Amino acid sequence: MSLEQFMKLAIELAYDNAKNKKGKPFGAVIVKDGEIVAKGVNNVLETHDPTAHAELLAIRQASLSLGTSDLSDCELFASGEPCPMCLSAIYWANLKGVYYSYTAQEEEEIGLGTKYVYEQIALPKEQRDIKLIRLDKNDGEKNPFALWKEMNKAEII
Ligand SMILES: Nc1nc2[nH]cnc2c(=O)[nH]1
Repeated sequence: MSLEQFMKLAIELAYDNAKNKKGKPFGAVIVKDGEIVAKGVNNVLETHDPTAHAELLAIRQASLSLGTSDLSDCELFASGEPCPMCLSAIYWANLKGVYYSYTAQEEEEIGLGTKYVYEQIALPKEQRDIKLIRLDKNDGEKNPFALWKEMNKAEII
């Protein structure tokens, strides 16, 4: 299949998803060596899970079926430009390429934009609408970072 065909499939998934009232109009396909390894659709309405975005669910499915969190040999076809959460997941998964069709501007025009979140992230943390408040560590004998360091001594430089 060509790039255009993979994208056409992602858009069809988005269309059917909205039509069947399963979720918002977003679809995603992950491809490895020219083969589809995962598909995802926005499932927020059905599951009430605010993180159930098409790209995120496709990444989860691909990681599970390939048995690795490293998707550096995979490409993602997303019907719409990824939101900051999915973009982070794309980086965590190390995807080698991302294609999208509907732009952030077009998403914004139908009330599905994520410009606000992108703007919030770019602000210094003190200026964001949702405050990140640091509390003192109360870890007693259970310091998870010290444990991790100890467990991975050989690998940490
Ligand atoms: N790209 C994308 N944008 C969204 N905005 C809200 N939900 C989604 C989604 O599943 N994918």
